[in-house]
Order: sequence, then C-alpha cells, then structure tokens
Amino acid sequence: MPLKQSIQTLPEDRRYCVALSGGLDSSVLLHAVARRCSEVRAVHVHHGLSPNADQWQRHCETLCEQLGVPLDVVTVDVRKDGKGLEDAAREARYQAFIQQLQPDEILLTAHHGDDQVETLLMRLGRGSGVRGLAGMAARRPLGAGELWRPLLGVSRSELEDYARSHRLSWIEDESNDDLQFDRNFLRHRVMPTLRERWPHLVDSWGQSAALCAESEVLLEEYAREDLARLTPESADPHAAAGWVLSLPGLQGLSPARRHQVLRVWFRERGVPGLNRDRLAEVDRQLIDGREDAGACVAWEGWALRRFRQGLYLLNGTPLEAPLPSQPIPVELSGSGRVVLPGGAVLVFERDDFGGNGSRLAAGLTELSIRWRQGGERCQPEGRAHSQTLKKLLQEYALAPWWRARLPLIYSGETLVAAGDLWVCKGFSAAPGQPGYRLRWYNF
Ligand SMILES: Nc1ncnc2c1ncn2[C@@H]1O[C@H](COP(=O)(O)OP(=O)(O)OP(=O)(O)O)[C@@H](O)[C@H]1O
Repeated sequence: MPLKQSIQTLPEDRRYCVALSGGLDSSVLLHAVARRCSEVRAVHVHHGLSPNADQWQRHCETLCEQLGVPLDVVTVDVRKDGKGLEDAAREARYQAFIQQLQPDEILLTAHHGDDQVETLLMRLGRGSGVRGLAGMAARRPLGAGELWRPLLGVSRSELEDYARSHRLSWIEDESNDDLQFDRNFLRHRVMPTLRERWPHLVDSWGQSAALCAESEVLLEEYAREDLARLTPESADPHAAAGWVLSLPGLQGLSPARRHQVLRVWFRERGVPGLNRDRLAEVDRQLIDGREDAGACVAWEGWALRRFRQGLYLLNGTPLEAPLPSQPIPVELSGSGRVVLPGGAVLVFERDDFGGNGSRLAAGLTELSIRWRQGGERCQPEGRAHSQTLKKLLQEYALAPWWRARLPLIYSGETLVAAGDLWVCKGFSAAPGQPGYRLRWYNF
C-alpha cells in the first residue's frame, strides 16, 4: 500500500505519540503524521548504549522543532538481567512508552512491510505456529492507550523515496550493519535476493500474515468458549478458580482443539507456553490413560498435574520450598496469620460466637505447626473412630501434591487440627464459646 494511503487511514481526531528513534523509518512517519493530524507529539528513548546516542537525541530535537511537534526525551537504564542487550533495550523502551502514554493516546511506531517479512522469516526459523506467523499486530492495547503500526503495508524503499523527496535527514544505526544479528543478516543477505525474484513480497507476505492473524482470532474465540465450558462448576477450595480444567471435558476434545485450549489457558494465566512435543507429552501422561499420582509435566517453574476429574496448572515454587524439620511455634492473641514455607498462609480468625463450620477452641496451649511425618492418626470432630491421616486426606480429596504441605496444628504433642480441613475431636469450640476459624491459603 502506498505510504500516503496508509497515513490516511489514521483518524484525524485522535491523539498520537510517535515513537521517534531518529532513524529513517520513524523520521518519515513523524513527518507524514504531523502533516495530516493536529494532535501529535513525539517520544524519543535515550538508551545510552550507542556512542552516537546524544547525536540521535539532537536529531530528534531538530526534526521536532522544524515540524512544530513537542518532543519528550526519556532516558532509560537498560538492565541486562541475563537477557541479550537488544532484548533488554527493547524491554526498557516499552516500559518507557507505557509510562508515557496518556489514556486513549495512540503510540505510533514505524515498523514497515520489510520489518514484517523479516519477522515472519525469523518466526519460521523458530518453528512458530499461526499466532507467530501473524507477525506484528497492526494494532494492540499498550498501557493506558494503544500501539498502532500504520506502515506495516509500506516497503522500506517507499520510505526512502519519501525521505528523499521531502529532503529529510536521519541517523543511520551503526548496529544495523552487524551481520551477527539475525535480523541484519536477513535484511542485508536474504531480503535483496527475495525481493529481486518476488518484487511484491511485502504485499503478499503481509497478506499471509493478516490471514494468519484472522485465523488466530477465530481460534482464540473457540478456545475461550471451550475454556468457559471446561471450568468446573464446583470449585475445589484448595485450587484457585481458573487453575483447574475438567479432565473429561479435555478428553472429549480433538488433540488439536485441546492444544489450542491449553495454549490460551497458559496465556491467560501468564504462564509460558509449551511446544508441540511437550503438548503431546501432556496428552500421553495426563489426558489419555489412567490416573497416575506421580504424573507431572513441568516447565519453567510451572507444572501440570492430574487429580480425579481435573487437570491442574500449578506454580511449582510453593510446592518445592523445603519444609522445616522443627515445629513452628504459634502465639495467638486475637486473629493472626502464619506465613508457611513457599508463601502459603494459615489464618487464625478469632470467632467467639460460632455458627456453621468447626472452630478450633481458644485457650489451647503450646500451639505449633508441623508437617506429616507418616503414621499420624486422629479423629475428626463428629466421627466415631480415629483413622490414619493418609486415609483421611484421601477421603477429604486433598490433591496429592498438597498433602505433604498441609499444616498440622499441634497443642503440645497432640494433633488438634489439620489445616482448614478438620478440627480433631475434643479440640473444637462449642457454639457460643470462643474459638478460631482456620483458613489455609495454599496458592
Ligand atoms: N530509541 C527509540 N525511541 C523511540 N522510538 C523508538 C526507539 N527505537 C525504536 N523506536 C520505535 O520502534 C520502531 C521499531 O524500531 P526497531 O526496528 O529498532 O525496533 P525492534 O526492536 O526491531 O522492534 P520492536 O520495538 O517492535 O521490538 C521504530 O520505527 C520506532 O518507531
């Protein structure tokens, strides 16, 4: 699409903030947008990485002055934190954009058609699916506003023509020539050959990306409908709502549809995705076949496990934190809370009147929290006989991965309550007598 036409798609009555690096692309974008729209400002992020960084800033200041566009320069502190320098700079840049954006303002970046084709090639190289091959989105929410990329249909050579015909100057990014970076290799070695053979590839590949984007929207719509149906109605109080899906429901879906549901589920929960091989492992270990208490698919601090009718998505960290070998003493005066290893919390809520549900009697001495050692027995209030803890935990249907972490409340050497599952006979508060309601927040 010609540049002029692309700029004309921008509604004139919106407020724009142009992300101005000082390079060719964003200098052209700012020039073209400032001629069409009245509410335009620019933001330049000073990363302080390039020896020419100050020169870039000066170029942005000059250009904005010439165009009568207000400019904000934001200096960021790029922290690598184990990431590559490029990624760290991008993250810092987007944080700065998010902080800058006013409600309803639109950030415009100058990503263009050649960038889109390079992105598609890079994603093919990484084995992406439909979502990745949709390339960069033309529009998406960002902070309090939105991010739009109006030049995605425009080729780099058109931007050069525009810059020349309007006598614009720009700064060349010296790192763009470094062929160590995949993107630069594609730009300098691969794109010229492709363009020579297929001069319209920016249009045709751009179309493929747009078709993939549309398919992805559709697939996500279906997956959201499936997710709503697969969320169990009776919530397990020890599994956070939204972190468990119906196993029979998942089993009833085709593998392709199930994988899409899992992808969207992970994304919604901010959990990193699984590749195809790992999803096939989920099918084998957790969906097909019989329940196996030890079956688990784990990745990057997360885990999927199966129990009864549910598939559970769990954060591994609270489950892996070591448990102390010594009891944790509990001092109670009024309501209180004890933070347990891994970040779980046991709350003692003072309730001196009672009503429904059992309460631990007030006035018990030498209270402490311990964890299962094996062989414990007790008699929940309201039962005729004592039983092993193992049997009781099965009966109370506490998921197996939580059983070792259930806080056991002792008075002296006597077990008086098991988390918030039950209070043992002889230690509960009678109606009207002071007591504590227990609540174990394990997630
Ligand atoms: N220092 C900067 N200050 C303001 N805007 C910038 C800066 N660097 C890049 N941009 C904006 O981002 C667009 C894309 O820049 P570039 O291609 O260098 O980034 P990228 O890292 O490849 O892409 P992305 O930012 O989407 O990850 C530029 O056209 C410009 O609009």
